[in-house]
Amino acid sequence: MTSTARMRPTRPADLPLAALVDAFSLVSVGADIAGTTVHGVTMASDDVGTGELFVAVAGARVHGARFAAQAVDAGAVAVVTDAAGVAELGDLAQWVPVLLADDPRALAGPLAAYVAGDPAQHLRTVGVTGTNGKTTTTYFVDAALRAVHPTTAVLGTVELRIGSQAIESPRTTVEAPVLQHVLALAVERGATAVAMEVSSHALALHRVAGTTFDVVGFTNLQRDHLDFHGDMEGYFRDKARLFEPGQARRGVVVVDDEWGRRLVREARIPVESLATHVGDPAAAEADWAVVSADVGLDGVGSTFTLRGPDGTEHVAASPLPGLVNVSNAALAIVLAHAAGVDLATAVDAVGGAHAVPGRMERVIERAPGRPLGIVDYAHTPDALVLALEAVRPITPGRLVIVFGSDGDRDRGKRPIMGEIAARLADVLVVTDENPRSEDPGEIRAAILAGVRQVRPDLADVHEVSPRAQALRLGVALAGEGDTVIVTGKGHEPTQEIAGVFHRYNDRDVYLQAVADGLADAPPLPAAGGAA
Ligand SMILES: CC(=O)N[C@H]1[C@@H](OP(=O)(O)OP(=O)(O)OC[C@H]2O[C@@H](n3ccc(=O)[nH]c3=O)[C@H](O)[C@@H]2O)O[C@H](CO)[C@@H](O)[C@@H]1O[C@H](C)C(=O)N[C@@H](C)C(=O)N[C@H](CCC(=O)O)C(=O)O
Ligand SMILES: Nc1ncnc2c1ncn2[C@@H]1O[C@H](COP(=O)(O)OP(=O)(O)OP(=O)(O)O)[C@@H](O)[C@H]1O
Repeated sequence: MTSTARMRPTRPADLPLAALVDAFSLVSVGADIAGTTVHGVTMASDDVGTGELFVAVAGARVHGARFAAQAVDAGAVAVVTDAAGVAELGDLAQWVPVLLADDPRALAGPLAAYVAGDPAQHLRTVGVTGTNGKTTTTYFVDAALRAVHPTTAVLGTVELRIGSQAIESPRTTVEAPVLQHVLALAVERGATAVAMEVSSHALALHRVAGTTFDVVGFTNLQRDHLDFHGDMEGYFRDKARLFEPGQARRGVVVVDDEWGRRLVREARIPVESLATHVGDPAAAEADWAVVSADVGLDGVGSTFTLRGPDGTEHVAASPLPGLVNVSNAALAIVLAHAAGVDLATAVDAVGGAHAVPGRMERVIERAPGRPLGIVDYAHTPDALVLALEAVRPITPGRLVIVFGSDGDRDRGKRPIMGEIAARLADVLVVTDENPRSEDPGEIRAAILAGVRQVRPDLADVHEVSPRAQALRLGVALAGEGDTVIVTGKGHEPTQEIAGVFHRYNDRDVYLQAVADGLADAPPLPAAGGAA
């Protein structure tokens, strides 16, 4: 993974540690703080910049204080930690300033923001949360912000991008100090607006503490991550933290599900509601509503009509296929408008947005003799249904899917994904996703068990490993009018097999297949034994 070190401001702060102690009412329990100045904040001993404050938090695995000496060796000048952390530090406290805090994790963001000069104050900030659609909506919002802001930043699962420069993102929402460094660098590079994904983990773990968003959006809430949040109630409560005073100034909430409707009732900041399912009773009550949609009629995305709070109707478009992207596009338009973009400008910019990496991304355009080739990130049964339903209307011929399922993750979904693919696609190439520590053949066998429920004879079903060969077969099997969709890995730049991250990207494989000539297929393997 590319280091986030490159995302530090080039002109770091220079703040007396004593000023931080005063501002945050910290208690000094280590060496004398006089004369110590702070240039930044970090929570990770392997990501320390010179003169930074190391915030040592109790983690799920280990207490960060265990790595304080390592952080100091790497350039940290002081440590902020809790009582358990102080106990862990031992002799280190004799020669390094140590500041005691009740909840260092909750403090890391505000501390980092303070040291970085509160960069969010200089940016128009939009945050997007929800189970699905965060990445897509964030890119759509960025397209609208770019129409009026010459330089923008977009932060999320795919990348950390400022203007035209990007690095891979280590996670959907980076740790609090990293976020503040990135925002400070964005300001330094002239950015005036940022759109970012805010995961539920980030909200639970205070990664966006210290940032007050101008506008926040909620897409939907579906079953996910219950291992972390406990139950749907806990998951909802963590998502709802984004809609608290101090965390955001105003919000836009999609009210297609009951969780969204509840959020509108319970949010303690001003929110606008948006209904995106045509004909849903929620539309009558909602501030904004999608009142008609022509999905896939233009062979690419959809056109739809968005009714505003004053009753005015606006003809808008989603550049990506499927009803879910009508929802994402509508939310992005309303968010961008709430963030100060003129409505007509937001509508135009979202309709003309470029591809979102790995989200219904069209890598091979349909042409004479050539199929349409799409990469999508769908890796849950629900998302797979939506993805296949979205491409069917833009597929005059056969629908070819290349897919697998992750190792070391929910095993129960494997046969379900197989059954869905067999029901909704015409030709199946079952392959590997990220097998991790599991036997890839066993994962494919579990998927094929689901396929057999629908197609006992395994007609038009192939089992191929490795993944690159599977995708090349999928492309070779498809002709004019057909669509190939490869799902599960989206933008991911690596494939994790037995603890090793191999460079791998679905888009690159498509492009290589085109460069080599589309019909250059590997030999046809029989399902039930990988090639
Ligand atoms: C639940 C969760 O998010 N955990 C993350 C968290 O773990 P933790 O705070 O419990 O940390 P820990 O590993 O016990 O270590 C404690 C402290 O010691 C520090 N440390 C640890 C080791 C060391 O050598 N040096 C060091 O300084 C760590 O930086 C940390 O501050 O901090 C760790 C260090 O940054 C992360 O590796 C770890 O991410 C885990 C692996 C993870 O996968 N998180 C996922 C679930 C996540 O956050 N996903 C959401 C998106 C979900 C979605 O919507 O799909 C995301 O925003 O990406
Ligand atoms: N509004 C939506 N409702 C339901 N499903 C959606 C929606 N938008 C996208 N999806 C599906 O979810 C998948 C992931 O979309 P996207 O990356 O935009 O969401 P995300 O919230 O960022 O998810 P992740 O955190 O897993 O990256 C897409 O491939 C698509 O199939």
